Amino acid sequence: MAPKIFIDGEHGTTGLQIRTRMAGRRDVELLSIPEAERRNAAMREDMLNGADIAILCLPDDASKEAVQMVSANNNVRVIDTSTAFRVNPGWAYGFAEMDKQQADKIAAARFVANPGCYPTGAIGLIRPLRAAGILPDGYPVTVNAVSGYTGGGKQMIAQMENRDHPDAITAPHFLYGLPLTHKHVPEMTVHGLLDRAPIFSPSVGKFAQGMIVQVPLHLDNLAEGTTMESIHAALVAHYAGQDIVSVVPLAESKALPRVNAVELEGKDTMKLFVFGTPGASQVNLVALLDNLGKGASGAAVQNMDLMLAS
Ligand SMILES: NC(=O)C1=CN([C@@H]2O[C@H](COP(=O)(O)OP(=O)(O)OC[C@H]3O[C@@H](n4cnc5c(N)ncnc54)[C@H](OP(=O)(O)O)[C@@H]3O)[C@@H](O)[C@H]2O)C=CC1
Ligand SMILES: CC(=O)N[C@@H](CCC(=O)OP(=O)(O)O)C(=O)O
Repeated sequence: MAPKIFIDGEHGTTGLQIRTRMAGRRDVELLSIPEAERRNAAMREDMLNGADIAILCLPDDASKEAVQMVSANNNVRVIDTSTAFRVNPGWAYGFAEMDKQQADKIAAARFVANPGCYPTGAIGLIRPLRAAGILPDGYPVTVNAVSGYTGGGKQMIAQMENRDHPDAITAPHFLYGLPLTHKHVPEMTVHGLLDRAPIFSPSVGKFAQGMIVQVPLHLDNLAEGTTMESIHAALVAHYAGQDIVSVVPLAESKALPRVNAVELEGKDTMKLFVFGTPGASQVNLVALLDNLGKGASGAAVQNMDLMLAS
């Protein structure tokens, strides 16, 4: 019998994209609730408890409620796409490429926390440098990023696309998270293996899907002898043996006049770049992804497949 999958929040932005990715699959059976009943707690509880894997695409509070609904039922495994459990040690962090052992941890887990979109880029750049001893304790990391507006879910999509919306946003690009307390900072700190919280400055552009995450670094504050080339080599070594996260060759990066935030729209992969001038004292590390691809729905389906294969 095919394993049963229930996407709680299937009519939202992340849920719909997971459904699109699962369309036509015969190896799983999708349980579904009519859109009008999406907030019917009794129906959701039944569906959640009838699933082999429940994928939660809900706000944090609703995710916590859903986990309560299945907590006594060991037959149900959970992938949560919200922020609620990402730094909870009882949950496997769903970034399969972040370490060589992580895919196995996800495969064996009952509870998997899907990473946030910005942290996928930031951790993807930072963690290998911490693991390799290149980024020292106490380094003041900054993370600057731009996301497509679908990152803000149904509400922001309406604000960006509907000029008559009472809170319509007309800016083509805006900064937010201005108090520097964005909910992704703890996740970046913990899974980036940082001993000091990064300064995180997110922004949104007038495009639906895509993301650039930048981590600029001063080489003279890194481990002695660190160069642009040694940082690139550390990233290449860290991501060897898989094809989801790729490290762009230095010669290719050098030839680029610009980075296009929507280049990976619709894809579930991530590209990492090391920019700078050989011999100079600064580098800019850049991650490029689709906020709804490797940043959300693509990663959720990848994690589901790892769990189904175990
Ligand atoms: N969009 C993105 O790029 C990313 C999103 N995420 C996370 O994924 C989760 C879903 O986000 P997203 O898809 O963007 O959000 P949306 O607002 O687009 O969708 C959320 C869905 O959940 C439903 N919902 C809300 N509250 C409840 C409830 N109490 N019970 C049942 N259903 C409920 C909503 O219904 P209704 O229409 O009635 O509000 C809606 O269908 C969030 O935790 C978000 O932080 C993670 C990574 C990236
Ligand atoms: C553009 C935008 O608003 N983005 C969201 C993050 C999207 C994401 O990664 O989702 P999680 O909330 O599940 O972490 C934000 O900044 O809150």
